This record gives sequence, structure tokens and C-alpha cells, in this order.
Amino acid sequence: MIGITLITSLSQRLSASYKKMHQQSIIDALTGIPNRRHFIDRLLAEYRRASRNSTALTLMICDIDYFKLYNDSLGHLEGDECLVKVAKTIHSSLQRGGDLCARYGGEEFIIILPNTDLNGGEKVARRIKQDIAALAIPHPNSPVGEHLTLSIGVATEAHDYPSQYKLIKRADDALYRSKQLGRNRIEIDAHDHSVSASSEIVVLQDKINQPG
Ligand SMILES: Nc1nc2c(ncn2[C@@H]2O[C@H](COP(=O)(O)OP(=O)(O)OP(=O)(O)O)[C@@H](O)[C@H]2O)c(=O)[nH]1
Repeated sequence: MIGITLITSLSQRLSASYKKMHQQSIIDALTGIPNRRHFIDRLLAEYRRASRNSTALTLMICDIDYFKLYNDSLGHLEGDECLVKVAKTIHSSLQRGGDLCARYGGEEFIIILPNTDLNGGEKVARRIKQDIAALAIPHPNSPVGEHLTLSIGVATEAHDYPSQYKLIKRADDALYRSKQLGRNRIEIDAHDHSVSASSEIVVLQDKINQPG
């Protein structure tokens, strides 16, 4: 009897420590949101689901502008605190249960929006930008404003699903464009064969980059 109790308690402890280890392996230690590894697993699952059901899938990468300057001006600890605030804010800007925000790299966050088309992606990107602006985090020496800003790249897949990595690449290319075009802005790459992608990009850029 004592032996059985001992084995049960041991296996409960093992299972608890396995759960803890698993949590630690998929959560970013600084910000407490999912890490890159968890993002890749979820993206694959969402990609398969979208492909099976022919639903739209949107991916978004948000990158803090001039974060090196932020660290240099205010120190690394302040930089860490800022990353935590940004992660929490982006996380709470997402309203659907299936949406996921993960820390993708140092000051980069990546978001999966399942069953979300171009219009939905645009709305979420705008909301994130507004919520970050509302934090009004002072960013001394930022060439684009007195408060912390984000550059955002968005890519949507509506019909054609060649590879989930291509969608990451397209979101990354859109982010790159956003940095090149001056930062603190949203760039969208719409890959929809029923319309010309480049014409959609132009229309959306006009809409998105209006002030406010
Ligand atoms: N405090 C802190 N800083 C980090 C962390 N991870 C990355 N960084 C810093 O983020 C900065 C990123 O710098 P860059 O890649 O040059 O980008 P940037 O200065 O934001 O410039 P742009 O992206 O071009 O606007 C580097 O200085 C990194 O040290 C972290 O966990 N904590």
C-alpha cells in the first residue's frame, strides 16, 4: 500500500514537472507570450486547416522602430520592460480565441489570424498601432516621433497554399517595405489570384497610411 502511494505521488510529480518543462519550452521567458517554436507549430496547423477548408489566413509581423536607440538611451532593463508592455498590448489587441501572438525575435512579434481576410488583417493592424500609440511610451531620440512606434507587415493567403514559409516571407517583405518607406506604418501584401495583388496594395496603402 505504501509502495502504491509512493509510486502515485512520484508519477504525479513527474507529470507536473513534465508539464512545467513543456510550458517553458513554448513560452518566451521575458514576455510570457508564446515563443517562435510554438508559433511555427501553430502556423503549420493553421495552414493545413486553412488549406483544407479554403479559408483565408493572415500573418502579421510587428517590429519596434529604432529599438537599438531605445536601449541605448534608456538602458537594457528599461528595454526589457518595454518589450513586456508591447507584448501584453499586442496580445490584448487580439479579440478572437484562435488568434496567436508570439515573440518572433528580439523586438519582433508575429501574429497568426486564422479565418481572417485582408480587411480583417487591416483592421487588426490598425488596432494594434492605435493601442501601442495609446501607451505613449516615451522614445527619446526616435527619428519618427516622441513615442514608441511599430512598423507592421501583413500578408494574406486567400486561395492558394503553396507553403506556410512563403507566407512568412511575404509578411517579412511587407515589413521590410514598411521600414524602407519611413517606419511607423502598415504595409500589406495581398496574394489573391482573383484580383491583382499590386493594385490591392496600392489601394490599401492609400487607406492605411492616412493619418489617425
Ligand atoms: N532590452 C532588450 N533589447 C533587445 C532584446 N532583444 C533584442 N534587443 C535589441 O533590439 C535591438 C534591435 O536593433 P536593430 O535590429 O538594429 O533594429 P532597430 O534599432 O529597432 O531599428 P529598426 O528595426 O530598423 O527600426 C538591438 O539593439 C538588440 O540588442 C531584449 O530581449 N531586450
